[in-house]
Amino acid sequence: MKQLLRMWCRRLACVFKMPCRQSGSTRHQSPRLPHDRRTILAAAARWHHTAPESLKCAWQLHGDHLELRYANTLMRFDFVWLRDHCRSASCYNAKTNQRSLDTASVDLGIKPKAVRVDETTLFLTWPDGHVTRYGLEWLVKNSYEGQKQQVMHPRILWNAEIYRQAQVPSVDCRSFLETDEGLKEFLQNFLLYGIAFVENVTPTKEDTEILAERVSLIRETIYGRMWYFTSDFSRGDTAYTKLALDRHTDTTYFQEPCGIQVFHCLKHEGTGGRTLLVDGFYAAEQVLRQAPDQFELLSKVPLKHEYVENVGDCHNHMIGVGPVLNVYPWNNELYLIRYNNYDRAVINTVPYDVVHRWYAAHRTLTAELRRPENELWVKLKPGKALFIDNWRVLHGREAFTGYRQLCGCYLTRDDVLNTARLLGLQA
Ligand SMILES: C[N+](C)(C)CCCC[C@H](N)C(=O)O
Ligand SMILES: O=C(O)CCC(=O)C(=O)O
Ligand SMILES: [Fe+2]
Repeated sequence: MKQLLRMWCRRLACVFKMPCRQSGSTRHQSPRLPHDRRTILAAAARWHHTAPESLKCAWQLHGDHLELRYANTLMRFDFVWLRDHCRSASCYNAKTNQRSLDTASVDLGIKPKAVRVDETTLFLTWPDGHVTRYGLEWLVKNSYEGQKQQVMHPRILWNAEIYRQAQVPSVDCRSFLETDEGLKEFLQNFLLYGIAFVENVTPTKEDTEILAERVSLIRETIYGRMWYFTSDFSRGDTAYTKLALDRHTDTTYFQEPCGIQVFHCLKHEGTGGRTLLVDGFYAAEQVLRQAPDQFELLSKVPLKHEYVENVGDCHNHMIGVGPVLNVYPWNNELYLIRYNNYDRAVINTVPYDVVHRWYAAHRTLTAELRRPENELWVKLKPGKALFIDNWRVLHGREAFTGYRQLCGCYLTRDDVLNTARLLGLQA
């Protein structure tokens, strides 16, 4: 055994000295490891630099990972990860952008036999002789540490004043339908603010459908594909009345709430009926600032929302489960708010003491959502279609009188983001 170790040490020492220069001054202690591995790595755990004069890149091999410093980012890569993401022709099909490597065939104890870094590229040689190369820029972009520093979805959080000051223009229907620039401008506004308007739309259901299809696939639901609605109580929901509706997001009772809601008011002869819009992420951000523990609770406690309908021929029972605030765990970035006090179901997913703290947190969020300065009121008119990010922006409406007809649809979020990415936007 001892002899084997000595041999290993010699091999490692030689492998690691060869291509890269060592820096004597930046020696780091190797992490705690089982006895034999520690001995082996005593020789390996040193910083190596691409060139003595340019210290742009340095790397160090540890017992179970590779540490790499490049472009001011300190990254740590698991060896299996490094083998799994190999972009060589036999591991990755560049035509389809799909992995060909069978990850299950990678030894979970795998370690590179040799490591080398030049100005632009990391080279790893595996025990079977296979060579993996990674561009250093690619690693920065794709490492956990690199991701952590970025946001997935750049946004501008707003209250009424911020939104008005921004003077976000509505896009003309023609340019939206006929030019990529028009569509791109619309989508950019939509991604940044979570709402966007199209003007000069012919006020029919068919024309609204054409708009929707320019951006995405329409998500057919229990309400149909394209829907019309008036205050005729044709469905068992308050939306189909003349009553006011407090701010909420829709379809919280779906396991995946609809991504986008399109509204186009085709007719209103009467008073009231203005639409209320509130940036849920702006409000949540205020909660995070004031009471981070409440923000966390809202992002951890799972809740049910439910839609039970028995009106006429419509019989539905939908249940969706998830927290009010949904965040990406690696950077705490919000991506979905599920907020509908009408459709919130019985809370039976948490014990009483957590429930009480949850109510307090919900109250803090509600107070933020209800601040008058956060409310954007608009009157929807025939010809002006509104797209709402239903994962972010809450909507509501004022009570109204007279005949009012709205048409619209839900869109699948993936397909909206797909369109945006194809136009070169970060989505
Ligand atoms: C939009 N449209 C009228 C079709 C449906 C309304 C659904 C209303 C429901 N309470 C929810 O918030 O999901
Ligand atoms: O009538 C409105 O303006 C909106 C009603 C509503 O919340 C909905 O249909 O989702
Ligand atoms: Fe709604």
